Amino acid sequence: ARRLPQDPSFKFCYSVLNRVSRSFAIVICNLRGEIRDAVCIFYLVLRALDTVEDDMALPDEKKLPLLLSFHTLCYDRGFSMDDCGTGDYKELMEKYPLVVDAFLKLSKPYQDVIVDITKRMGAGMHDFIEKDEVKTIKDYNLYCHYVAGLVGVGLSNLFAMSKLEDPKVFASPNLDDLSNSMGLFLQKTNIIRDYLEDIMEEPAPRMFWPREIWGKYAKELDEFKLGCNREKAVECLNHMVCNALSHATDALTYMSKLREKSVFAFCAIPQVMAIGTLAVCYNNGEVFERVVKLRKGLSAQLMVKTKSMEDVYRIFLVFARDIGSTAQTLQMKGSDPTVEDVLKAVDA
Ligand SMILES: CC(C)(C)CN1C(=O)[C@@H](CC(=O)N[C@@H](CC(=O)O)C(=O)O)O[C@H](c2cccc3ccccc23)c2cc(Cl)ccc21
Repeated sequence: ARRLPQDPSFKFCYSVLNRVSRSFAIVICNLRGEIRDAVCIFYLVLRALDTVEDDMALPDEKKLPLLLSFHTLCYDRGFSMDDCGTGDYKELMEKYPLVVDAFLKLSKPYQDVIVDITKRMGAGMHDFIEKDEVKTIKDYNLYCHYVAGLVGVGLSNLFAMSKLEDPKVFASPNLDDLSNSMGLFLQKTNIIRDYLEDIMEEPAPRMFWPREIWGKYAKELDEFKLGCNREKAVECLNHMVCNALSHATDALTYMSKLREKSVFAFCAIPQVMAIGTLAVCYNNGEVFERVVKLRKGLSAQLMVKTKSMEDVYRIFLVFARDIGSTAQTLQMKGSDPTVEDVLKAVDA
């Protein structure tokens, strides 16, 4: 069945989308044609999977098989969960049959991409549920690949299928690393920004800061909550920011290949928000006291000012220079941020 403008299933999907991510919903709704519906459903299926992964009340004997089979539920009109997630996410899980109905109205190629990425992501989440911490930077990159890098791979395929972007470029496996970096840049920024929110999580916090990095600055990751460890905490924070910045050049390369305005805005706006967030977090001890966010006015400005690749280069340069100059003064003071990573990002 094709989608009608007043279709109740899509009306529900867009209403949940607008509630769970106000600013990002705007850029999704700006996408042209069928890709708008495909990305809206893709976003909701991923949020539902994320809700299952995050639900600490769900016992492992239920959660593990559900992560592995979640992709098959895109076709299951009877699937719904009345005890999973909170707020808008609880309604998303309860009324999942409406998401399934909308999903089944998408063209088959779009359905196949959404199911494939959901399957691979669910399998990756399953592997990481068993690990109780992220030890190496390799594991850190692998976890972020599963929960965010794969989203980039899926989006590139949707862009190619919609013909809004050149299939020779966006359906090519050569692009996978760049697509992956787009996701890692966003996810690592979220992981850095959300340190306090995550470590205060009840009953058991799930932390993604890799021991290979924080182990150089503390014996236990929760030591950074204590004011007396603030100096070490901030040195670790700066190290984490530089690690995230190492994906900036790939992200810029990916964005420079986009041609369609609405697709470009959809991709570029979260990226400029992320570089801005990294700049606000860099050398900022408040990350260990509250969730540090870009001021509302600045986010709004970034959204309207991100129209072209020149805008993105300029914005990345401003924020990378900001980080670089702070790093320079710290360098004078003998701390050890990996300045060359930052300056490499500036040279992009
Ligand atoms: C984990 C994540 C980074 C993939 C989440 N993710 C994003 O962060 C959203 C942005 C978002 O949700 N922002 C929130 C703010 C916030 O969460 O901090 C908002 O309310 O504005 O963008 C990404 C996203 C957008 C465009 C291109 C991408 C390429 C690779 C990977 C992800 C890409 C996203 C696209 C899709 Cl289809 C699904 C999820 C996401």
